Amino acid sequence: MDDNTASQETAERETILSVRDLTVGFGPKVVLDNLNLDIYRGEILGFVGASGTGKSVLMRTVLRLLPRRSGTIHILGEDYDSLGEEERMKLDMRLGVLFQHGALFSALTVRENIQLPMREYLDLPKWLMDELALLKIEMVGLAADAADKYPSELSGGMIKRAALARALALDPDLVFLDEPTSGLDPIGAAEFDELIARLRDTLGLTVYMVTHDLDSLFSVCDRIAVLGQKRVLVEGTIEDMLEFDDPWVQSYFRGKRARSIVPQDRSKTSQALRHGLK
Ligand SMILES: Nc1ncnc2c1ncn2[C@@H]1O[C@H](COP(=O)(O)OP(=O)(O)OP(=O)(O)O)[C@@H](O)[C@H]1O
Repeated sequence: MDDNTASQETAERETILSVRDLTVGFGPKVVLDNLNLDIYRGEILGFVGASGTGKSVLMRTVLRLLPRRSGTIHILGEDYDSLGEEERMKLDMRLGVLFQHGALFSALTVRENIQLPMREYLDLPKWLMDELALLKIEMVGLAADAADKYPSELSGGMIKRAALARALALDPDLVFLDEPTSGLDPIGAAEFDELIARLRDTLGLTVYMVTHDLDSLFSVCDRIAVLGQKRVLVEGTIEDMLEFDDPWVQSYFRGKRARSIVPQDRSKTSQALRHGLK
């Protein structure tokens, strides 16, 4: 790909989430300081950063569960602050969220959990909601009989899938996943990653995924953004991460665990050397 083609492709990408100069704090403590971030339609963005750097705070601020001190957030081209009640509801319907630990309601069956957003935002007959719930259950790879089970009757992997089905209940454009593979064994986590990639391909989803899982970052994420020093320190591909000169980024992507997952010769320098460009 020549430079012209590359810049054309960048220009044509539709920005689904655009965060500008975002500052969030609690009392005297500033957690995010003038942070900028873009997410493009159809991509899976992996969001990483050391514990306590503010990954959840950012996600919760974007979802308007936390107030911000300054900055703008555009989602799907809309500035939430300038919308009326009805338009805000329409925008909310286009977002799906899978919170950490699944966060299903324990007193409700899987079917009822999936139908919660439908009840909140739509006025559909029961038979249609039942059909839609079954469709979502099938979509996330659960057996139909999971519909009548309670969360306590499900394995950790099944809970994640049920929670994903609920996040997809209203056919969202953009899905937020907070550590979706945490607590899963490596096989379960890999299967969940494959599911996310398949749903992105078939439904055209855009995915914002907070994760600590190097396997996920390597196998399904198109781009990675690293949170550090209260802002997005670096964003790009695995190759960009391997090249980036920061102690945390280096130890994360070049550390002992990473070396068994991420081929360390994927850096741009080694690619360029292989292609005789340097
Ligand atoms: N409601 C709150 N009130 C005060 N401080 C908060 C609040 N929520 C988060 N914080 C603080 O903001 C900082 C960032 O927290 P956050 O949970 O976003 O980190 P994180 O990057 O998601 O961490 P982890 O990877 O461990 O989940 C922490 O110091 C936390 O104590």
